[in-house]
Amino acid sequence: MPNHKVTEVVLLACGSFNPITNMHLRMFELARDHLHDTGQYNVVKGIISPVGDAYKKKGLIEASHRLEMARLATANSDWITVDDWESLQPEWLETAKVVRDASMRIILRAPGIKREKVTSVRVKSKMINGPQLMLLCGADVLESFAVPNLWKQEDIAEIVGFYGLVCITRSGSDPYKFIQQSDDLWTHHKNIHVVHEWITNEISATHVRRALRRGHSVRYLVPENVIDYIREQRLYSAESERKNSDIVLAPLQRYTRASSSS
Ligand SMILES: Nc1ncnc2c1ncn2[C@@H]1O[C@H](COP(=O)(O)OP(=O)(O)OP(=O)(O)O)[C@@H](O)[C@H]1O
Ligand SMILES: O=C(O)c1ccc[n+]([C@@H]2O[C@H](COP(=O)([O-])O)[C@@H](O)[C@H]2O)c1
Repeated sequence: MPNHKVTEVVLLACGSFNPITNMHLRMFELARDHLHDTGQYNVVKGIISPVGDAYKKKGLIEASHRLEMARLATANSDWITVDDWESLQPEWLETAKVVRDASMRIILRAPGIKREKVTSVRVKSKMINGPQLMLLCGADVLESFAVPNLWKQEDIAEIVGFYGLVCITRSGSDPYKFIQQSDDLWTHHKNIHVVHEWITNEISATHVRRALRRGHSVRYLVPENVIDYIREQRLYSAESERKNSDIVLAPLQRYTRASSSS
């Protein structure tokens, strides 16, 4: 009989999901299997949190459509859900804030928790035995931690040090080396779970949008009901791809521009 404690985990994936692809869904399955195989974790839920409209990324279509596609894609899943909180915010939010908010809501739902006593996630999580939230991402997001002025160092420390990260390899990335070479990440390396995807799959939303613009098939790259929705709503054209393309700013300004300028 194993005598160690099994921690319940909720996986949270943040991103554009423009549109959601089969690989976004695979990420969750890969991460869950990996954590279960350690014998230390039981993944109880997966959450997809699409960014809001204030995220000035080229070709980003309205959050309402991206949310609906994510909902359609997860309709048959018994554990992956979609959270609209981030996408409904008028301003772009740092991922650490999204993680904090989601974690707080998980804590508040735990049995026996009195709302008025919850002052901070950190304090509360020490008092309850509820699930632990971990951020789920691809290796490109992990590697973006090193882009100057993009992520706040204290946010990285909070996400990796306090919550935990599950990172799926992507071809061309080497998360093990990246963690090894970063003193900040190495400090928390026990909280970073790298999942090696052996069936390399370079589906990306960018490739899907390009195929759609050219009238090519995206069947088996994107769930069927999402393809139907894209067709019905006439999403992803040359015009939608031009959205935000005039914004040539330093990375961090890209995210803060909507709130800081006219
Ligand atoms: N093929 C993939 N392998 C591993 N992780 C992936 C893959 N595709 C997307 N992800 C991860 O999914 C999350 C959401 O990413 P995002 O919506 O930006 O997708 P994307 O396909 O990389 O988009 P785009 O091509 O528009 O940049 C990120 O953590 C990203 O690293
Ligand atoms: O919190 C930050 O500082 C931060 C900096 C850059 C990107 N992010 C988040 O990372 C996610 C992936 O971004 P992208 O541009 O690869 O689609 C998206 O959810 C962003 O909000 C977050």
